[in-house]
Amino acid sequence: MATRIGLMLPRPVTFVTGNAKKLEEVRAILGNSIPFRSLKLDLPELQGEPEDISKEKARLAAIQVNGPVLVEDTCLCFNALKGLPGPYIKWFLEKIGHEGLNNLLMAYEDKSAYASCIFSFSLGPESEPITFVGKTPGKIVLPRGPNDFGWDPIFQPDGFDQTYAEMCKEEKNKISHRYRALALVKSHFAEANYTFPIED
Ligand SMILES: O=c1[nH]c(=O)c2ncn([C@@H]3O[C@H](COP(=O)(O)OP(=O)(O)OP(=O)(O)O)[C@@H](O)[C@H]3O)c2[nH]1
Ligand SMILES: [Mg+2]
Repeated sequence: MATRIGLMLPRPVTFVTGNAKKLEEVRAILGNSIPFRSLKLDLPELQGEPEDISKEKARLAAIQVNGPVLVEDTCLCFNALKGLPGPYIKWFLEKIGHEGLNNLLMAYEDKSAYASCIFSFSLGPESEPITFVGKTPGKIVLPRGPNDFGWDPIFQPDGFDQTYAEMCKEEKNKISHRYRALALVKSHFAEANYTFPIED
């Protein structure tokens, strides 16, 4: 049986993010399944629909890196607010904190929410990025657990009594929005069978 040779990438994949916590989770979830290096760049916080934001981030990153890149944009969406704050969660969190985010839902009985992670992969500056969306449904609660990553203390995934912050990392990484999106990224890489240059 012939072995299918995949597309040879000119350079290894670079995961571009300014967020050390994201990088930590991506490393833990991917393990050795996709070889990548990381680059800390503060990409612009764009506006629009989540998939378009993520794609545009990948385009900008691919230009800077001049090679294959992976980026992700994370949203926290409140159903009562028709998906907001969504991609703007970073600013909401920074300005009004966990208490303010809870207060946004005060007028509503529906506290349900979902966390979503949209990865985009681009082969380089000339390529159209492809996206992979992972979602985890849950609800917004008063903060519980260590406060070391964003809105983890106020998001309790469905089917669990603990918030993301209260869960151990391994447990969060088995059910998280990031894990689910990365499962699709992994399948794509397995299917495409990319080959990478050996790095020294
Ligand atoms: O509690 C959390 N659990 C998570 O799993 C998670 N993932 C992201 N975030 C936060 O949500 C905003 C997304 O904005 P974001 O996607 O633009 O990220 P960022 O600007 O920090 O990094 P990047 O854009 O350079 O990759 C930022 O405030 C992130 O800190 C999380 N908070
Ligand atoms: Mg960002």
